[in-house]
Amino acid sequence: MAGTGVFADVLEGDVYKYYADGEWKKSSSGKSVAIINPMTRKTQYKVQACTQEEVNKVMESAKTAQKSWAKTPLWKRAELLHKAAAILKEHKAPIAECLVKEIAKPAKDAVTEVVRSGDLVSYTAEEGVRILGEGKFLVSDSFPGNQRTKYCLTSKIPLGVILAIPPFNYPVNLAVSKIAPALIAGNSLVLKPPTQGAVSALHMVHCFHLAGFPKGLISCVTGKGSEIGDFLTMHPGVNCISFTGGDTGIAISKKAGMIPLQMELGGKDACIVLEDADLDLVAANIIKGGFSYSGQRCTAVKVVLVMESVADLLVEKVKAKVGKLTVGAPEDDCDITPVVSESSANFIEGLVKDAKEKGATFCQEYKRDGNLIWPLLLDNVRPDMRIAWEEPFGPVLPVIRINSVEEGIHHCNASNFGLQGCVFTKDVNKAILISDAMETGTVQINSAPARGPDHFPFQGLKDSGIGSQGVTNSINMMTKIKTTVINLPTPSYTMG
Ligand SMILES: NC(=O)C1=CN([C@@H]2O[C@H](COP(=O)(O)OP(=O)(O)OC[C@H]3O[C@@H](n4cnc5c(N)ncnc54)[C@H](OP(=O)(O)O)[C@@H]3O)[C@@H](O)[C@H]2O)C=CC1
Ligand SMILES: O=C(O)[C@H](O)COP(=O)(O)O
Repeated sequence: MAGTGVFADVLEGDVYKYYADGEWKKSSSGKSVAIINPMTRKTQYKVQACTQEEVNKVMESAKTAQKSWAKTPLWKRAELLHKAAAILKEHKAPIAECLVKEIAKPAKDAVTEVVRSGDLVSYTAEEGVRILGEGKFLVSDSFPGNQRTKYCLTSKIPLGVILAIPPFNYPVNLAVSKIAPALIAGNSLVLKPPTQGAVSALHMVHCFHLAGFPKGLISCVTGKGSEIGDFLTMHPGVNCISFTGGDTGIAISKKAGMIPLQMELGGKDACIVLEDADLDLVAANIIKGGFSYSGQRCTAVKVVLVMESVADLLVEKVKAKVGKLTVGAPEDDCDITPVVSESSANFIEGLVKDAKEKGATFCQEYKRDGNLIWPLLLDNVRPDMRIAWEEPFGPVLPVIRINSVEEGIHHCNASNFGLQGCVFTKDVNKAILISDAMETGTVQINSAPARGPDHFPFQGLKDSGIGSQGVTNSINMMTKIKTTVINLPTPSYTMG
């Protein structure tokens, strides 16, 4: 159970503690932040509201700890990460319980998130050993006008202190996808978890604590992003920010100093369906892509662009499947569970009302109870409707009928987002041309958008982000290049 057994140190009274200097601490603010259970809409947990002074101390410790961590052999760093991964997987049940209560993630998906996170940590340890163990050797006579008098040795070195800020929808997985690459590369890490999801993240951090990482190397400060966010992201002690979330990321990128930024932001992933597509496959992927975790995935299918000639048939198939989705409590492992907050539900309702006023066809009746919104397919959506462009981050999916592939590509590219997209056709040549024309970081052919497997590169164009994630890319991003040049008094050529 959360906050008990090996996790007992994390909780005191009814408030979870924050993690600094290898210890669980109460904030001197004496204030806490409530985490609301999306299902009951009552306070489920409380976390510390950390102060600016506490952030300053954490940054100091992170800087000191990083210096000796960078001198820890790579294989030893990997060993500790493997240990943390095993502990995380061993304690999947209490962590999954927190995910269910804090963010209403369906029970089975919650367990999957923790297991996937353990696997990500292990994979990162292995990948880090491989790619950080290698460097480059260059000789000067490959550049015009030079003799072989210079040997250049290149290796990857840590950046220093990494600030990690994940969003509510994967508070464990999107935290470890930043923590593990940072640590294997010799950095220290300060985590600011999302408020909804903070207790799951604190339990995850405790698994790293149990693995025995040095004091101060990992810290976790809690509090509302709106209150401590700016102080953290503009802190002079931070050498890199890895952020996943919404428009907040755009604001951070304008305020942050001259440091590397990894930003994974929103998306409006389009699903383009051609006349020759296997419509059963498309319908299954639209359900999985559009409605899993109630549409609260950056990679959710957020607009279907289907050729008019097959639209009736596709809408019928999807509608039949939507009717079979179960709606209710995450504890019962329902397909559709309450969205994360009342304000999120209100926002989704605003999009639905706008579509209604402008004449979209409702394939189901719109139904809401608190934060729970029943799955809704909107047909005949037109570009003047907000739902055609904005991401609901909820179980509402618009269908726009198109008369040409170009029209579909045009709609996709007119979006300010460019995260992922997908195209369904049996003609692989056409699929490649469409993929090349779509201005998105990834295009999936004959499957719904998805970030996983977690070692694949994951990136957004335009307002969807800066840089690329995925295990290898994140390790590389959290390092810089250092070169040492050996200058010889006379040219030297290897004779073999
Ligand atoms: N591309 C991707 O990989 C993903 C993108 N997203 C996008 O994220 C959005 C939903 O997630 P959500 O969690 O609501 O996103 P937010 O951008 O609201 O929050 C993300 C994180 O930022 C923190 N935060 C809030 N304000 C600040 C600030 N001023 N400075 C620093 N940090 C701050 C939040 O903390 P707190 O909770 O305390 O406010 C949270 O930890 C959607 O737009 C979605 O598309 C989501 C997942 C993945
Ligand atoms: O944050 C998100 O929504 C994810 O990055 C999506 O991950 P998934 O596609 O593997 O669910």
